Amino acid sequence: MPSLGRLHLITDTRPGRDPLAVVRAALTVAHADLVVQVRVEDSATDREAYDLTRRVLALCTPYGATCLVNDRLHVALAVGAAGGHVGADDLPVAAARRVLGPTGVLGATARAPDPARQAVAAGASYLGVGPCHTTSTKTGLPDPIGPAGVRAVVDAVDVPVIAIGGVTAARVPALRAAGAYGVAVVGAVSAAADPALATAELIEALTC
Ligand SMILES: Cc1ncc(COP(=O)(O)OP(=O)(O)O)c(N)n1
Ligand SMILES: Cc1nc(C(=O)O)sc1CCOP(=O)(O)O
Ligand SMILES: [Mg+2]
Repeated sequence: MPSLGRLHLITDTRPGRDPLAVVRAALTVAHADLVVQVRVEDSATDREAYDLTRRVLALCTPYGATCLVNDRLHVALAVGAAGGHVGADDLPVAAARRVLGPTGVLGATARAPDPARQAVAAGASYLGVGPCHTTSTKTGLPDPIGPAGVRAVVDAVDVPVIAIGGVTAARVPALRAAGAYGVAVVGAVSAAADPALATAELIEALTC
């Protein structure tokens, strides 16, 4: 299996956004370093999720970038995406692993060391860890854990840790110093005036 990309771009499908334009722009800069996680609103239909994922996968494939699907693993399988990401309201990690099979990329959300260890034991290939900083993209999250919270999880597991929540290029160095393998972003790229430039700044921060 190819190594996991370090920049995870999570689609923003809220009204007025153009997720495919943002993915296109990010791919021109990040190429195979990019993982695109297709995340749709809970109110979206499976057909909408399927159609968007097909389009995202078609964009990713020529670049060798990875396409994952948030929550809806049946959509990932139906489209032929590399895998998916699950959290506390989704299939349990062990069940998700059974759905994806032994080779699928499976991300799991973990906010502390013990759940992180359990997720890895159940079959997670990487962990999404946060929220690292405050974010307005998702409501109902616990307080930010900061780089120290990321470090606690990194020290507990042996899979890549992807830091999420309020991540900007300026915040990447501290997260990397805490042991994060990569970062996941919505707003830092999708809300940027120039998504390609924002992607370049994140990649530079992740690879320098
Ligand atoms: C890389 C990454 N980390 C965490 C999450 C959050 O997943 P989850 O807790 O299931 O919340 P939703 O995204 O489903 O609202 C993620 N998607 N990606
Ligand atoms: C979808 C999501 N999950 C999070 C978690 O901590 O589990 S934070 C988050 C939103 C991340 O968006 P932004 O990069 O705009 O802050
Ligand atoms: Mg989820």
